[in-house]
Amino acid sequence: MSPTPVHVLITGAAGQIGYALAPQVCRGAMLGADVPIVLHLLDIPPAEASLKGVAMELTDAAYPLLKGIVATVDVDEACKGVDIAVMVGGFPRGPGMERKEVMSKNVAIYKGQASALETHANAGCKVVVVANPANTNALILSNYAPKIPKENVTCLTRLDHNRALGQVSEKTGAPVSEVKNVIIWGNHSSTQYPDVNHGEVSGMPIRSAIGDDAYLDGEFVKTVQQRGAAIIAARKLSSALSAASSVCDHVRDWVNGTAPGTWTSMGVVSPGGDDAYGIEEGLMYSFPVTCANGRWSIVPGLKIDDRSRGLMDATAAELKEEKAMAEELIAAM
Ligand SMILES: NC(=O)c1ccc[n+]([C@@H]2O[C@H](COP(=O)([O-])OP(=O)(O)OC[C@H]3O[C@@H](n4cnc5c(N)ncnc54)[C@H](O)[C@@H]3O)[C@@H](O)[C@H]2O)c1
Ligand SMILES: O=C(O)C[C@H](O)C(=O)O
Repeated sequence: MSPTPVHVLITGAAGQIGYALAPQVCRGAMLGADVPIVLHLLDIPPAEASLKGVAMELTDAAYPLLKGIVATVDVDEACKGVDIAVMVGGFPRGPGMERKEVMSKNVAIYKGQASALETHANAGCKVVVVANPANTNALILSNYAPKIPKENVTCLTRLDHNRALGQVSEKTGAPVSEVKNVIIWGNHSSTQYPDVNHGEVSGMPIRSAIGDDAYLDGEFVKTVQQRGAAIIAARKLSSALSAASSVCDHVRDWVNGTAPGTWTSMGVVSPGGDDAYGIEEGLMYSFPVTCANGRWSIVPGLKIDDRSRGLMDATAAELKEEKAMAEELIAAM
């Protein structure tokens, strides 16, 4: 077991995702079964009692990997010495709402928490923003924490990526472990583009294995795009266990590296130019990435057909709109 505990922050820790995520982190699902953890749990004063309850349960679970808990409503205390920051704190949308409708509440949170992270987190802290609108919240955090390297601020599109894997598995009957290299391009929203053109199932191209382009270009895309809303309609609550599991996948691959010949999808700040498939520099956009030595790299040289180009640009356009909306909200604060 490595001697030095990794300090993992979960904001919104008294909420649904926090409650699903904390045990997975303490069991090693994020960083490995031999990596000790100190959990930093942050919520707001109205949830303080509930947060204390979560901390009590984590103690009661007697996790061997859990070496300490910092449960607090003080954002500065929560961020002190943090190595991995999972930003879940924020307000979920309800049935019939678009994710960007919670923007006004969540944008203010991310502006505020950016400076606490920048001031108190460890150098090299890796950040993944979960709270919606995830891409735009991450961009705001990055903009207001200029000392945190831009490549260290990401947003969660791994849940969408995993949803796409799951749909291909269901459609083909192949185990999900035999499905790989799907792509989520763009915004974690209904404009996201789930792309199977470079993916494989049991070693075969997905398009050949399924042999139904109308399904892959229609129902498959819609199902992945709308899955969040479908879960809210079914649960009357937004996704939690699948989001928590995907957060662990996102961070594990980022820290420990993606498997050879496999990529994942992460929302990252576009470097612009051809290496970013022409996506405007500075947009927080989901790309196919491989990870090694704690760094992500956008998968180069994928052939993009006209249909894909149109869908990639449409989700980029939404991200530009959200960015402008967020800037207006912040200017008015
Ligand atoms: N990106 C994704 O794939 C994905 C998936 C699922 C949910 N989400 C989003 O994650 C967020 C959390 O979802 P949830 O189901 O856990 O919601 P929830 O309402 O159950 O929990 C949110 C928690 O955040 C806390 N909070 C609010 N403001 C805060 C602040 N300033 N600092 C710290 N904590 C704060 C609340 O008190 C609450 O405990 C929502 O925005 C939801 O839309 C994103
Ligand atoms: O859809 C939501 O609002 C929650 C989350 O973004 C999801 O995709 O499940």
